[in-house]
Amino acid sequence: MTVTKGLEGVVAASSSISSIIDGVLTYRGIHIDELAEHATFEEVVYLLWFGKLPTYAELEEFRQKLNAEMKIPAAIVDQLKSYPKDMNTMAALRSAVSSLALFDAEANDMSPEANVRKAIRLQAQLPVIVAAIARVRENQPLIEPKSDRSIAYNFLYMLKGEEPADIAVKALDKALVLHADHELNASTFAARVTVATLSDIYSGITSAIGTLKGPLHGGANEQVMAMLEEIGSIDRVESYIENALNNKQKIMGFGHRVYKNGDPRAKHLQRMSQELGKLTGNMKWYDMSVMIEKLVNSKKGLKPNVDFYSASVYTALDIPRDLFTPIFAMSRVSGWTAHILEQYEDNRLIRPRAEYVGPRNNQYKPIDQRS
Ligand SMILES: CC(=O)SCCNC(=O)CCNC(=O)[C@H](O)C(C)(C)COP(=O)(O)OP(=O)(O)OC[C@H]1O[C@@H](n2cnc3c(N)ncnc32)[C@H](O)[C@@H]1OP(=O)(O)O
Ligand SMILES: O=C([O-])CC(=O)C(=O)O
Repeated sequence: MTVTKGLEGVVAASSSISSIIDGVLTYRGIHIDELAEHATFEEVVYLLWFGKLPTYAELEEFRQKLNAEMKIPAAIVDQLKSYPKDMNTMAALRSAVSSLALFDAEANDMSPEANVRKAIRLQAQLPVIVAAIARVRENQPLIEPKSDRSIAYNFLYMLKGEEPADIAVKALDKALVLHADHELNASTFAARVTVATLSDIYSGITSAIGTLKGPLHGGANEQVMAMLEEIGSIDRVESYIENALNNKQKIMGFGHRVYKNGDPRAKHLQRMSQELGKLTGNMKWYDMSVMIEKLVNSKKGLKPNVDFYSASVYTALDIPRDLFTPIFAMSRVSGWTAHILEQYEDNRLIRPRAEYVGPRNNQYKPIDQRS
């Protein structure tokens, strides 16, 4: 038996949803740069689920279906209110999404039609839950989403309780497009493993949220901001990074299992971070990030991944740090559900082997003879 630690390079599924070929990312064969520049998040969700970009009429119908499913069960709101005020936001999201299954009469209906309806519900309700988490912990009333607005608009509106600026909606929408899917990343793989037992879609998404939470995956965006805050000012960047690298610490937001020449999503987030910095009159986080990028690249040859500049983008949008990973989840739920639907279409249990390296021929000793 040969063990490939971390399954590096192992091809574990066939998929037609997104590809990373020679460092180029596509969703359904469409270059990420084109989607980042021209597509809305709702168009991308449609593309991921149905394999084509929607016409005007299809998009309108799709938006209506999403908007009709935005209401979350009152019991979920009560549940969120019962959580500690200093709740870990990803733990809260994971628990609330798991509970959604209990209030969905179709939760265990495994027909393809019911699974698409559940995917719509999950996509519509995750942003509502994330905004609700942010408000209940501050004892603020929940804000109803508007039925004629986009997911990006509604999220910012529900979070702040006021009309978001167009530029903020556009920036968040682009960030959602960039985070929507990414081949067989850890959380998507977790979702596929879960549903490959023919468990339900809510179980798959619950596994995925738990997997995204870790700082080696989606949780890195919060850690990037924690690092920027810890460094505090541009004059402290060089010594901090040198010290961290000398101590073999990982710099959050750098490196990638698949991209060795840079993550193609990072440049879009960098541009956005710069634009929003200029607009808000606070270039500090952007300037510090650029300096960190130069240092980490010259000293370690590592490039920023999607999590690095998203930290300063969300901060410029005045979003609290511990909502960064939940925002990643409310975008990636589109990719997770696309992969779950694809897994169900041609399912086989996912069950690899482990090389046993423990003791052999050990004997059972009765408890009174053990030392
Ligand atoms: C959305 C996403 O999930 S994107 C990834 C988000 N995660 C992060 O940003 C966390 C920081 N980055 C990392 O920990 C890694 O680069 C990962 C987890 C993304 C990829 O991990 P792997 O493919 O297993 O690479 P691995 O951790 O083995 O790194 C290879 C080498 O590069 C080094 N390295 C990798 N990333 C970093 C980093 N961010 N900072 C410093 N050194 C790093 C490792 O220490 C290792 O060095 P060594 O060979 O001298 O021991
Ligand atoms: O693909 C990965 O390993 C991690 C990543 O960038 C993502 O999930 O967007």
